[in-house]
Amino acid sequence: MTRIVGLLGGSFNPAHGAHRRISLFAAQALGLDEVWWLVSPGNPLKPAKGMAPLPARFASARRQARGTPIRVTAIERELGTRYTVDTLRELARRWPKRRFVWLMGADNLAQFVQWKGWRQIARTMPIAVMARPGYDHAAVASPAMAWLRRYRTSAAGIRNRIGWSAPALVYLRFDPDRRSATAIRQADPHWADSLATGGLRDGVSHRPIPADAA
Ligand SMILES: Nc1ncnc2c1ncn2[C@@H]1O[C@H](COP(=O)(O)OP(=O)(O)OP(=O)(O)O)[C@@H](O)[C@H]1O
Ligand SMILES: O=C(O)c1ccc[n+]([C@@H]2O[C@H](COP(=O)([O-])O)[C@@H](O)[C@H]2O)c1
Repeated sequence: MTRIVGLLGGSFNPAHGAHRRISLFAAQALGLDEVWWLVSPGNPLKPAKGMAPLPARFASARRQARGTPIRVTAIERELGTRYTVDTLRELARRWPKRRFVWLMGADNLAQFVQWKGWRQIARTMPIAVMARPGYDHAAVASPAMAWLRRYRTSAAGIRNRIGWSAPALVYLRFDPDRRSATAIRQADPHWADSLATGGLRDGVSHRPIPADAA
Protein backbone atom coordinates (compact mmCIF):
# COMPACT_ATOMS: atom_id res chain seq x y z
CA MET A 1 0.00 0.00 0.00
CA THR A 2 1.15 3.57 -0.70
CA ARG A 3 2.95 5.05 2.26
CA ILE A 4 1.79 8.43 3.52
CA VAL A 5 4.46 10.75 4.86
CA GLY A 6 3.77 13.83 6.97
CA LEU A 7 6.26 16.65 6.41
CA LEU A 8 6.93 19.15 9.18
CA GLY A 9 9.19 21.89 7.88
CA GLY A 10 10.67 24.18 10.44
CA SER A 11 13.45 26.39 11.67
CA PHE A 12 13.78 24.26 14.82
CA ASN A 13 15.69 27.11 16.46
CA PRO A 14 15.66 25.02 18.67
CA ALA A 15 13.34 22.01 18.39
CA HIS A 16 11.03 21.56 21.36
CA GLY A 17 8.47 19.23 22.84
CA ALA A 18 5.54 20.73 20.94
CA HIS A 19 7.16 19.73 17.64
CA ARG A 20 7.32 16.15 18.83
CA ARG A 21 3.84 16.25 20.26
CA ILE A 22 2.08 17.75 17.21
CA SER A 23 3.93 15.33 14.94
CA LEU A 24 2.88 12.27 16.89
CA PHE A 25 -0.65 13.59 17.23
CA ALA A 26 -0.90 14.26 13.48
CA ALA A 27 0.54 10.84 12.70
CA GLN A 28 -2.16 9.20 14.75
CA ALA A 29 -5.05 11.42 13.62
CA LEU A 30 -4.17 11.18 9.91
CA GLY A 31 -2.90 7.60 9.89
CA LEU A 32 0.54 8.66 8.66
CA ASP A 33 3.09 5.92 8.02
CA GLU A 34 6.03 8.27 8.52
CA VAL A 35 6.82 11.78 9.70
CA TRP A 36 9.83 13.62 8.33
CA TRP A 37 11.12 16.81 9.87
CA LEU A 38 12.66 19.17 7.34
CA VAL A 39 15.12 21.31 9.25
CA SER A 40 15.26 24.44 7.11
CA PRO A 41 18.56 26.02 6.02
CA GLY A 42 16.69 29.32 6.47
CA ASN A 43 13.02 30.28 6.46
CA PRO A 44 12.76 32.85 3.61
CA LEU A 45 10.54 35.04 5.81
CA LYS A 46 12.71 34.99 8.94
CA PRO A 47 15.85 37.09 9.47
CA ALA A 48 19.17 35.25 9.54
CA LYS A 49 20.07 37.20 12.66
CA GLY A 50 19.35 35.09 15.71
CA MET A 51 19.13 31.89 13.66
CA ALA A 52 21.50 29.24 15.06
CA PRO A 53 23.63 27.37 12.48
CA LEU A 54 21.90 24.46 10.74
CA PRO A 55 24.01 21.74 12.46
CA ALA A 56 22.95 23.02 15.90
CA ARG A 57 19.27 23.16 14.93
CA PHE A 58 19.55 19.74 13.32
CA ALA A 59 21.13 18.32 16.49
CA SER A 60 18.37 19.79 18.64
CA ALA A 61 15.78 18.19 16.34
CA ARG A 62 17.50 14.81 16.57
CA ARG A 63 17.45 15.07 20.33
CA GLN A 64 13.73 15.88 20.43
CA ALA A 65 12.90 13.07 18.01
CA ARG A 66 14.87 10.44 19.94
CA GLY A 67 12.80 7.39 20.82
CA THR A 68 10.09 8.28 18.27
CA PRO A 69 9.66 7.13 14.66
CA ILE A 70 10.16 10.74 13.44
CA ARG A 71 12.87 11.03 10.81
CA VAL A 72 14.97 14.19 11.04
CA THR A 73 16.35 15.47 7.74
CA ALA A 74 18.14 18.45 6.24
CA ILE A 75 16.68 17.62 2.84
CA GLU A 76 16.49 21.23 1.69
CA ARG A 77 20.23 21.56 2.17
CA GLU A 78 20.70 18.36 0.19
CA LEU A 79 18.31 19.42 -2.60
CA GLY A 80 19.55 23.01 -2.68
CA THR A 81 16.00 24.35 -2.26
CA ARG A 82 14.88 27.16 0.00
CA TYR A 83 11.24 27.69 -0.85
CA THR A 84 8.76 25.04 0.19
CA VAL A 85 7.09 24.95 -3.24
CA ASP A 86 10.44 23.95 -4.78
CA THR A 87 11.20 21.45 -2.04
CA LEU A 88 7.87 19.69 -2.46
CA ARG A 89 8.31 19.38 -6.22
CA GLU A 90 11.68 17.71 -5.66
CA LEU A 91 10.34 15.39 -2.97
CA ALA A 92 7.57 14.19 -5.27
CA ARG A 93 10.15 13.54 -7.98
CA ARG A 94 12.48 11.59 -5.68
CA TRP A 95 9.79 9.64 -3.88
CA PRO A 96 7.09 9.11 -6.53
CA LYS A 97 5.61 6.13 -4.71
CA ARG A 98 4.82 8.03 -1.53
CA ARG A 99 2.07 10.45 -0.77
CA PHE A 100 2.83 13.50 1.29
CA VAL A 101 0.88 15.72 3.68
CA TRP A 102 2.23 19.14 4.60
CA LEU A 103 1.99 19.80 8.35
CA MET A 104 2.16 23.26 9.89
CA GLY A 105 1.04 25.21 12.91
CA ALA A 106 -1.75 27.80 12.80
CA ASP A 107 0.83 30.62 12.94
CA ASN A 108 2.05 29.58 9.50
CA LEU A 109 -1.43 29.38 8.02
CA ALA A 110 -1.97 32.97 9.21
CA GLN A 111 0.87 34.16 6.95
CA PHE A 112 0.65 31.46 4.28
CA VAL A 113 -0.24 33.96 1.51
CA GLN A 114 3.26 35.42 1.86
CA TRP A 115 4.84 32.10 0.86
CA LYS A 116 6.08 31.68 -2.68
CA GLY A 117 3.50 29.71 -4.71
CA TRP A 118 1.23 28.99 -1.76
CA ARG A 119 -1.69 27.91 -3.95
CA GLN A 120 0.65 25.62 -5.85
CA ILE A 121 1.71 24.05 -2.53
CA ALA A 122 -1.94 23.47 -1.69
CA ARG A 123 -2.53 21.89 -5.10
CA THR A 124 0.43 19.56 -4.61
CA MET A 125 -0.61 17.82 -1.40
CA PRO A 126 -3.13 17.97 1.45
CA ILE A 127 -2.31 20.39 4.26
CA ALA A 128 -2.92 19.66 7.92
CA VAL A 129 -2.88 22.69 10.20
CA MET A 130 -2.30 22.20 13.90
CA ALA A 131 -4.13 24.54 16.25
CA ARG A 132 -1.77 26.76 18.23
CA PRO A 133 -2.67 28.95 21.20
CA GLY A 134 -2.76 32.62 20.24
CA TYR A 135 -2.86 32.04 16.48
CA ASP A 136 -6.09 30.22 15.69
CA HIS A 137 -8.19 33.34 15.23
CA ALA A 138 -5.68 34.88 12.80
CA ALA A 139 -5.38 31.57 10.96
CA VAL A 140 -9.12 31.11 10.51
CA ALA A 141 -9.53 34.74 9.43
CA SER A 142 -6.52 34.68 7.10
CA PRO A 143 -6.68 35.31 3.33
CA ALA A 144 -5.26 31.84 2.72
CA MET A 145 -8.09 30.31 4.70
CA ALA A 146 -10.61 32.30 2.65
CA TRP A 147 -9.40 30.32 -0.36
CA LEU A 148 -8.66 27.00 1.39
CA ARG A 149 -11.93 26.85 3.32
CA ARG A 150 -13.81 25.25 0.41
CA TYR A 151 -11.35 22.35 0.47
CA ARG A 152 -11.78 21.53 4.16
CA THR A 153 -11.97 17.86 4.94
CA SER A 154 -11.82 15.66 8.02
CA ALA A 155 -8.86 13.77 9.42
CA ALA A 156 -10.71 10.59 8.52
CA GLY A 157 -10.73 11.71 4.88
CA ILE A 158 -6.94 11.51 4.87
CA ARG A 159 -6.75 8.47 7.14
CA ASN A 160 -9.06 6.40 4.94
CA ARG A 161 -7.01 7.22 1.84
CA ILE A 162 -10.26 7.30 -0.12
CA GLY A 163 -10.56 9.94 -2.79
CA TRP A 164 -7.11 11.32 -2.00
CA SER A 165 -6.98 14.78 -3.50
CA ALA A 166 -5.45 18.20 -3.26
CA PRO A 167 -6.21 20.91 -2.36
CA ALA A 168 -7.44 19.52 0.95
CA LEU A 169 -7.25 21.20 4.33
CA VAL A 170 -7.60 19.54 7.73
CA TYR A 171 -7.61 21.61 10.89
CA LEU A 172 -6.42 19.49 13.81
CA ARG A 173 -7.27 20.51 17.34
CA PHE A 174 -5.76 18.93 20.42
CA ASP A 175 -4.73 20.10 23.88
CA PRO A 176 -3.23 23.53 23.23
CA ASP A 177 0.53 23.44 23.54
CA ARG A 178 2.07 26.81 24.36
CA ARG A 179 5.69 25.86 23.89
CA SER A 180 7.70 27.87 21.37
CA ALA A 181 11.30 28.25 20.26
CA THR A 182 11.03 31.99 20.92
CA ALA A 183 10.36 31.34 24.61
CA ILE A 184 13.27 28.90 24.80
CA ARG A 185 15.65 31.40 23.20
CA GLN A 186 14.49 34.09 25.59
CA ALA A 187 15.13 31.83 28.58
CA ASP A 188 18.43 30.49 27.25
CA PRO A 189 19.98 32.57 24.44
CA HIS A 190 22.99 30.23 24.42
CA TRP A 191 21.04 26.98 24.00
CA ALA A 192 23.12 25.99 20.96
CA ASP A 193 26.49 26.22 22.70
CA SER A 194 26.21 22.98 24.63
CA LEU A 195 24.94 20.80 21.76
CA ALA A 196 27.13 18.24 20.03
CA THR A 197 26.52 18.98 16.36
CA GLY A 198 27.72 15.73 14.84
CA GLY A 199 24.44 14.82 13.08
CA LEU A 200 25.25 16.60 9.82
CA ARG A 201 28.22 15.76 7.66
CA ASP A 202 29.00 18.48 5.15
CA GLY A 203 25.39 19.52 5.38
CA VAL A 204 24.04 16.07 4.54
CA SER A 205 22.15 13.80 6.95
CA HIS A 206 23.97 10.68 8.08
CA ARG A 207 21.10 8.47 7.07
CA PRO A 208 19.74 9.83 3.76
CA ILE A 209 16.36 8.38 2.79
CA PRO A 210 16.75 6.13 -0.26
CA ALA A 211 14.85 7.42 -3.29
CA ASP A 212 11.98 5.25 -4.55
CA ALA A 213 12.89 2.92 -7.38
CA ALA A 214 11.23 4.06 -10.59
N1 LIG B 1 3.18 24.85 20.10
C1 LIG B 1 2.92 24.60 18.81
N2 LIG B 1 1.66 24.27 18.41
C2 LIG B 1 1.38 24.05 17.09
N3 LIG B 1 2.31 24.12 16.10
C3 LIG B 1 3.58 24.44 16.45
C4 LIG B 1 3.94 24.69 17.82
N4 LIG B 1 5.28 24.98 17.85
C5 LIG B 1 5.71 24.93 16.58
N5 LIG B 1 4.70 24.61 15.73
C6 LIG B 1 4.80 24.45 14.27
O1 LIG B 1 5.94 23.65 13.97
C7 LIG B 1 6.58 24.11 12.77
C8 LIG B 1 8.03 24.47 13.06
O2 LIG B 1 8.02 25.50 14.03
P1 LIG B 1 9.28 26.39 14.42
O3 LIG B 1 10.52 25.57 14.28
O4 LIG B 1 9.23 27.68 13.73
O5 LIG B 1 9.03 26.58 15.99
P2 LIG B 1 8.40 27.84 16.70
O6 LIG B 1 8.22 27.49 18.13
O7 LIG B 1 7.19 28.31 15.95
O8 LIG B 1 9.59 28.90 16.51
P3 LIG B 1 9.67 30.47 16.76
O9 LIG B 1 9.08 30.74 18.13
O10 LIG B 1 11.13 30.76 16.66
O11 LIG B 1 8.88 31.12 15.63
C9 LIG B 1 5.78 25.30 12.28
O12 LIG B 1 4.83 24.84 11.31
C10 LIG B 1 5.05 25.77 13.54
O13 LIG B 1 3.85 26.42 13.24
O1 LIG C 1 8.44 28.88 0.79
C1 LIG C 1 8.18 29.91 1.42
O2 LIG C 1 7.94 30.99 0.86
C2 LIG C 1 8.17 29.82 2.94
C3 LIG C 1 7.95 30.94 3.73
C4 LIG C 1 7.93 30.80 5.11
C5 LIG C 1 8.15 29.56 5.69
N1 LIG C 1 8.37 28.50 4.88
C6 LIG C 1 8.60 27.16 5.49
O3 LIG C 1 7.73 26.94 6.54
C7 LIG C 1 8.27 26.00 7.44
C8 LIG C 1 8.07 26.50 8.85
O4 LIG C 1 8.98 27.55 9.11
P1 LIG C 1 9.19 28.07 10.59
O5 LIG C 1 10.35 29.01 10.51
O6 LIG C 1 7.90 28.72 10.98
O7 LIG C 1 9.49 26.90 11.42
C9 LIG C 1 9.73 25.82 7.00
O8 LIG C 1 9.83 24.61 6.27
C10 LIG C 1 9.97 27.02 6.10
O9 LIG C 1 10.94 26.80 5.10
C11 LIG C 1 8.38 28.60 3.54
